[in-house]
Amino acid sequence: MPTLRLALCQVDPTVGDIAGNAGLVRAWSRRAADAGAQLALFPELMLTGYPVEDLVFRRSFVAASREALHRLAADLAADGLGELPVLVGYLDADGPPQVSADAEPGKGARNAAALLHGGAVVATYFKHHLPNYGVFDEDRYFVSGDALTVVRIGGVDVALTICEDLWQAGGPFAVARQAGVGLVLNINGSPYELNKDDIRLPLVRRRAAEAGAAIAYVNMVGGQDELVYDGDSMIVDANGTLLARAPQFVEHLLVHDVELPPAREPVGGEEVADDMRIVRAKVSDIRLPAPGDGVAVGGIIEPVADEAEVWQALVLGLRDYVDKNRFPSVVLGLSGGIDSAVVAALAVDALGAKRVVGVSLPSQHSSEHSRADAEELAKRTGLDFRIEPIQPMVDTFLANMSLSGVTVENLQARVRGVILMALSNQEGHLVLTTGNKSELAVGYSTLYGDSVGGYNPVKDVWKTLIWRLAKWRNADAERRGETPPIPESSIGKPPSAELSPGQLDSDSLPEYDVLDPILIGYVDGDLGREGLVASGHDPAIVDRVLRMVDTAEYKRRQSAPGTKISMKAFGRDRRLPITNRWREDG
Ligand SMILES: Nc1ncnc2c1ncn2[C@@H]1O[C@H](COP(=O)(O)OP(=O)(O)OC[C@H]2O[C@@H]([n+]3cccc(C(=O)O)c3)[C@H](O)[C@@H]2O)[C@@H](O)[C@H]1O
Ligand SMILES: Nc1ncnc2c1ncn2[C@@H]1O[C@H](COP(=O)(O)OP(=O)(O)OP(=O)(O)O)[C@@H](O)[C@H]1O
Ligand SMILES: NC(=O)CC[C@H](N)C(=O)O
Repeated sequence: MPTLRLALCQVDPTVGDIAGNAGLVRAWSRRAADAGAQLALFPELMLTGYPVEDLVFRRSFVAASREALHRLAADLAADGLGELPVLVGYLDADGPPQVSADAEPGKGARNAAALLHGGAVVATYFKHHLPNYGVFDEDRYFVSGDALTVVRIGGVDVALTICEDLWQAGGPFAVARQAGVGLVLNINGSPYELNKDDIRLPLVRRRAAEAGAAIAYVNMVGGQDELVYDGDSMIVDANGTLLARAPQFVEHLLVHDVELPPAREPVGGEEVADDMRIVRAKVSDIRLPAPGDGVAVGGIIEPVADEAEVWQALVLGLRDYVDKNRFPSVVLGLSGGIDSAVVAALAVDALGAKRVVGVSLPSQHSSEHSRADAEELAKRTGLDFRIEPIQPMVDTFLANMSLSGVTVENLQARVRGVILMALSNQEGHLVLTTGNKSELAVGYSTLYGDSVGGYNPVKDVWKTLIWRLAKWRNADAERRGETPPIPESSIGKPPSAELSPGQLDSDSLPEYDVLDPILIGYVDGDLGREGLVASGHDPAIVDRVLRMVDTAEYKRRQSAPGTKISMKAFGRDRRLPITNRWREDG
């Protein structure tokens, strides 16, 4: 049986940085070759980054991607890597964009993969199944490919596929069986969701059974706006046995030797299969480089606990947002409460304490413990701590305008927002906003006040999960003999906005352990009033909560982006009209 040494390059590309991404392919192909690899795989749309959204409609961008692909093939050969077959995702087009006046049927932009070898592009493949749900809009951008590309590599027939091709039965994997391939390569831009790693392995196993072939699944890693890619690249044999699996949330080179069946069919030519053509690329059998002196370093990484996984996702999402947008540092308000404490701890883990500024912004309603807890957090984490009292500025407003009630509450939050934005303008920090998913759901925040900011690391984190994360992070620090970053009293105290005397969140909202399950059912599960009541929730509370959620759409539409960790994050996953008279309770 032929054996191929595969190198799955789980890397972190940047959207729009075509030259930088091509540089990554060159650097990691070198590492793959040094490890003796005979085939290197890179993620979906590696050259452009993923997703590129409406950049697909820019002809200059498509042209740049295509040019970069050919230059990359030549550069790899010039680097002495011409012998190594390299599979790389790129943006292609065989016609004008579908949205343009001169669009042609069945032609247009393509989510593509190319095999580079000997200084040239030797085979290409166009993604067949286009995801068009959740955060994905690929029917808006791409035309579906109708041919499965098969390439002979080292005596083995290998099929090329892209991400969603794996998520649907039928199509490329069924056709791969008809083509009699020994290995299917699947390159991905598959964003993280809690529990998705539990779905992926069974899914890859099902497709291996469908194709009757081994699968090499490579995913990207890193943050892109609201998405974070977790990697989780893996190799499964034709029987569904997991051979190797990469760690999540870090760049990783997964190298593994895989025994594969020898090819049976003649090279070249086209056949018609059930719902796709089979195109056997017109390259004679790609001769393999001899395995180098490198050692195959594959292994199987065990999944980690949910809290650890989410923490890593949030850290990476934040770090990549800050770094890829070239911010030197971040600033946030420290209230002594749990949300700002968790965001501060995430920021310190993501960027290091020197790049995090925390500001205590006390008013006349701020309790002594809120100031002390903010200071204690700063001491434990080592972040740059400042104090900016807001009362003189609030008093100036009140001396010049006649304001009362909630307006005065909101005024305090807005003065804090103005101060944080002033520090951002003056010193260049990105402002982090701290509203959790429960608050966003019910609109419990002040517009242009505490919701001010450029990025929200906890936007998709329910309040009850915020507490669990805080406890996990502290316990993890203790396990490692380090100082837990979050003061115990920030975790234990009842949540309060401290905008009026003695105010508690529970004055305006149900307790979070009652609120969150209703929100999870309504937002994540799309349950209606009846479904929520049938699952045991108090009808009066359900009515109140649903009304709050429905009338807060305008706030969410203006909210900062933040890392998606759930199957339904606010934003692209959940699109609702702002002007909307539909109410679940009639
Ligand atoms: N459909 C719509 N489309 C566009 N804009 C709309 C709108 N409906 C109202 N508005 C605008 O929004 C304004 C009302 O929103 P906003 O000014 O934010 O104020 P509002 O939502 O009335 O009050 C904020 C609430 O959040 C609480 N809060 C504030 C800060 C922090 C926390 C915390 O614990 O985290 C809680 C605070 O105690 C208060 O209950 C209206 O005056 C109007 O200008
Ligand atoms: N006294 C304060 N000093 C600094 N920042 C504050 C202060 N009060 C509120 N903030 C900022 O506004 C955000 C909203 O705070 P608020 O206390 O109103 O609600 P919260 O949702 O309970 O948040 P937290 O748990 O962080 O207190 C805080 O996370 C913090 O960033
Ligand atoms: N880029 C894609 O095709 C991703 C879609 C796929 N369902 C995933 O989340 O992995």
